[in-house]
Amino acid sequence: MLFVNLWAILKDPKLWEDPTKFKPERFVGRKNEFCLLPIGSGRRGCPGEGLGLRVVGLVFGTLIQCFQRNRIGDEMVDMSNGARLTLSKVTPFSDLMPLRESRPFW
Ligand code: HEM
Repeated sequence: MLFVNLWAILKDPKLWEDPTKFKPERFVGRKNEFCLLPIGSGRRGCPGEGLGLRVVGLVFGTLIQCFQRNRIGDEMVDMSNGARLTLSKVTPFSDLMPLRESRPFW
């Protein structure tokens, strides 16, 4: 089995300008190059690419359009990365949520 260290590739200053800065526009027009690889590549690349990328845009657009977003408190949300095989937050969003008074409907 082959694991590609995408985290290191995406933070490589030889490939990306200011690799740790949040600059979503850096991805505009770049699709499935070997320095990006969001959906894999080659014969085992993601067959759901077309559907997946359309749905991501649709879901984010709908969320932004339909919901008002506020931070829970005055503090910035801790976005630091944990060290696991897959990328995870050190502090999960669920730890930041106030406990619900009643059970959710599900
Ligand atoms: C934005 C959404 C998606 C992302 C980021 C994503 C990402 C990936 C990645 C990284 C791989 C591994 C590719 C590799 O090993 O080179 C993969 C494989 C796969 N994806 Fe997706 N995927 C997405 C959506 C979908 C959807 C919507 C479907 C099906 C409807 C799908 C079905 C699959 C399948 C079946 C594989 C395994 C392909 C194989 O091993 O031959 N994916 N995907």
